[in-house]
Amino acid sequence: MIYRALTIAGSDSGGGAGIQADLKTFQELGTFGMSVITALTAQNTQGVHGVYPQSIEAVEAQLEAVLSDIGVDAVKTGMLFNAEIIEAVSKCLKKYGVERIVVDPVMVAKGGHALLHPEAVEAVRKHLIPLSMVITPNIPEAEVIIGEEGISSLADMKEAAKKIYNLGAKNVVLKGGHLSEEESTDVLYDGNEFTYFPVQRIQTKHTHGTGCTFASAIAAGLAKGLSVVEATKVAKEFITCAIEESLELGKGIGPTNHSAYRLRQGS
Ligand SMILES: Nc1ncnc2c1ncn2[C@@H]1O[C@H](COP(=O)(O)OP(=O)(O)OP(=O)(O)O)[C@@H](O)[C@H]1O
Ligand SMILES: Cc1ncc(CO)c(N)n1
Repeated sequence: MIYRALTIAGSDSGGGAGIQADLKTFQELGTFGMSVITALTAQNTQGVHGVYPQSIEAVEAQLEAVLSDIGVDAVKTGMLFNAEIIEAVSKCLKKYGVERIVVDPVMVAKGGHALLHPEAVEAVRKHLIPLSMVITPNIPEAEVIIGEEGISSLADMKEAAKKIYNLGAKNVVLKGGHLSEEESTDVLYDGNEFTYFPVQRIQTKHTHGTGCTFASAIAAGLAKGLSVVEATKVAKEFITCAIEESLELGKGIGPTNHSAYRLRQGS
């Protein structure tokens, strides 16, 4: 059985986040990875040094090429950069009836560089969220989406997850990596109940691309036919292993280790 997974995201020349992180994750989790590149970034462990968005024509042509021929079992979206790209991507995913869509609503890189135009947030709400089977905001992204600041506890996270669910996402995984607590709990809300994914915070500065890696691991699970809860559980194990064995590369925030999960499974 071949499981087809597609990432629609930005390229990270440093290899730790974006398209590169997604393809490595897809491969490690036994899926066939494909990509639609929305923007090039000149990026390393020290930050984003340039962003070069692709034309709408280039984005649409890549999508059409993949979807009209190979098809997909699941899609992950990452950096989409502007409202026009968001609209083109949403339109095409709708046209081909793709349902297993994981939306990582990437907005700002860890170094503070904008990866989404602020005026495109409305397009995320209007076009992308209603299409998503799972959306994986971190806390700052959740605050922008709901237009409220101050998410600072598990109770606040649960409230925010409900509000994002009400915007049309079928499942919300609100990531706790940005809370300053000992434990980093992610909260999954499916409209009925909450599932908690607590993990002891790992002391490392090398967390470049954690969000991309986690979301693409969920997409890989969905491509293989796992439920959202099962896919999130595996993705959590995958990202935890990757952070525990993160790589001291470059002078800044190094990438996580995408091979760690598979090597620990002994396969
Ligand atoms: N230090 C840590 N120890 C353990 N788990 C972590 C740590 N940092 C992040 N995580 C986990 O990694 C996953 C990604 O979360 P995070 O909040 O870092 O994403 P993000 O901010 O969107 O990442 P990115 O900056 O790559 O977009 C989540 O499951 C989160 O709980
Ligand atoms: C291309 C790209 N996508 C997403 C992120 C968020 O980590 C990043 N740093 N770079």
